[in-house]
Amino acid sequence: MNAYSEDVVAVPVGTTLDRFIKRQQQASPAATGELSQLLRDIALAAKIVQREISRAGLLAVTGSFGTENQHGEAQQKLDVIAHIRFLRALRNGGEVAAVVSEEEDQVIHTGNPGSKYVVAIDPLDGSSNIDVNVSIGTIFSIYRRQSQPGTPAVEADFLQGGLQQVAAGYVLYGTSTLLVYTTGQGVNGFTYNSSLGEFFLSHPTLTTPVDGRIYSCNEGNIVDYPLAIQQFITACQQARFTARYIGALIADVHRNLLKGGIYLYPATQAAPAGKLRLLYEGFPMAFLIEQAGGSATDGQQRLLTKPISTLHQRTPLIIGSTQLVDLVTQQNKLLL
Ligand SMILES: O=P(O)(O)OC[C@H]1O[C@](O)(COP(=O)(O)O)[C@@H](O)[C@@H]1O
Ligand SMILES: [Mg+2]
Ligand SMILES: [Mg+2]
Repeated sequence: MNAYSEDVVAVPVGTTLDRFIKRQQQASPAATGELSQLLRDIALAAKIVQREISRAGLLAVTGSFGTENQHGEAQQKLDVIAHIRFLRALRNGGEVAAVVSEEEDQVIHTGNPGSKYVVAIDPLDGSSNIDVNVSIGTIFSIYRRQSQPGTPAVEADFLQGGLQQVAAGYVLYGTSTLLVYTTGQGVNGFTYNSSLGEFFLSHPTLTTPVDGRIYSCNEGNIVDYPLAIQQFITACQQARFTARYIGALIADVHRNLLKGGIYLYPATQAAPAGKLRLLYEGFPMAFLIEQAGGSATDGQQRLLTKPISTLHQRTPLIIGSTQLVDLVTQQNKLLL
């Protein structure tokens, strides 16, 4: 799961993302530069999408695109714009053979069959927040393909399992734009300075508290939640925990990662298999939180070991500080 060598690179705050990537690559004799370039391509797409988002209200790119994705969700214009922008950057960058996106049903071949990486992506996470100017994000997950470079990538390249991710991350378009990622050697965050057009290291070696007093879930669904989850939320309320729910997985997990807490999206009657998608929401966020010292389960098992058989497979998700995630997962298993 570790793309670069074991040596963790100590880099001062304020270092540009480009220099950080270069240092990580130099510290890894096996590195060939392809993953480094791929990470740069993702950062480029994030800058372009950040610009689109920052002027969304002016350019009338808010609202529905008038189409539905394979999940039966109305695609927002910015869902589609972000999808196109990331696809274009990954295609033009030349380091990615194929992409799976929340916004398209099938594997998307990029015309770079010689490349050794494939990328799964949630181009815009928190779509219901777009029109109301609340935080949204992008989630990405990178695999080294199993199929032979030079031949078309296949679905199996995306279904290797969460432990086979070589890198994962998110871009949070919030009060500032933040790129947070891991290559299996801890988690680092970079803040975008749009006037300089650069990401700068602002959150080195992010770690999350083992415990916390924040819970995040859509309490409007609570009657549908498994009994153990209902009991856990009641216990949080009785213990005067703080309830925080932004309605964007990235933003809720990011806040809880920094402050300590737990995000829960269990199975519900409306979504008996869970709402979130394992490949481009569950697995990448689980990889990140574990690299930051936290935990993620589906309510029963460690999420990164959960078998995946389809590209858009859904999953319940419980993620955050280890003591909270372990507690509710143990209770849930007991009551199942
Ligand atoms: O509106 P609900 O049911 O609370 O769901 C909110 C959750 O769904 C999501 O919006 C799903 O992601 P998308 O916006 O990428 O479809 C999560 O970001 C968020 O945590
Ligand atoms: Mg999402
Ligand atoms: Mg999305």
